[in-house]
Amino acid sequence: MTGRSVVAGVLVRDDRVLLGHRSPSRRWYPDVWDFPGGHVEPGEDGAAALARELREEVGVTPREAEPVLTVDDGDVHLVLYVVRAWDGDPRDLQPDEHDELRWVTAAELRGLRLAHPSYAGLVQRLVGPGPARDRAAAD
Ligand SMILES: Nc1nc2c([nH]c(=O)n2[C@H]2C[C@H](O)[C@@H](COP(=O)(O)OP(=O)(O)OP(=O)(O)O)O2)c(=O)[nH]1
Repeated sequence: MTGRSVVAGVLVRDDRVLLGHRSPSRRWYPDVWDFPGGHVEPGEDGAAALARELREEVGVTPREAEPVLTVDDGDVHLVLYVVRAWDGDPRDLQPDEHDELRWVTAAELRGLRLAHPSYAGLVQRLVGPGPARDRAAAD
């Protein structure tokens, strides 16, 4: 692991995930959609950093979080956690960082500019229509 250590949370509600649009003025990755999160601080483990970032950015405390994807591009070492249960109502507490929060389906996400292309496959896996549902729809 070489890059800056970052964690982010994929909040899942029904068939949607919570995305944030990074403000155009951001130093890194401006003007793309990503998941709430940020840098791991010295002395923190991933779970503690995730809980702090979600509290600071969207006002929720995760009740359970499970690592689902790692992205390492040499600059950033990012671990994404799926969060299916939390306390608090997600809201944008740092509008200078994310100028919009949006609950999106896997289909809606395809039209958005994402921080990483691998997010599309992840969201499809988490909330997209699976083979079983496709079959049921065809019956
Ligand atoms: N929050 C977040 N950051 C991501 C994602 N994907 C990705 O490559 N990053 C990168 C962008 C940044 O280079 C880095 C940390 O993001 P950040 O700017 O939100 O960090 P932060 O909240 O600690 O804020 P800062 O004060 O350090 O700017 O990780 C993602 O899905 N969510």
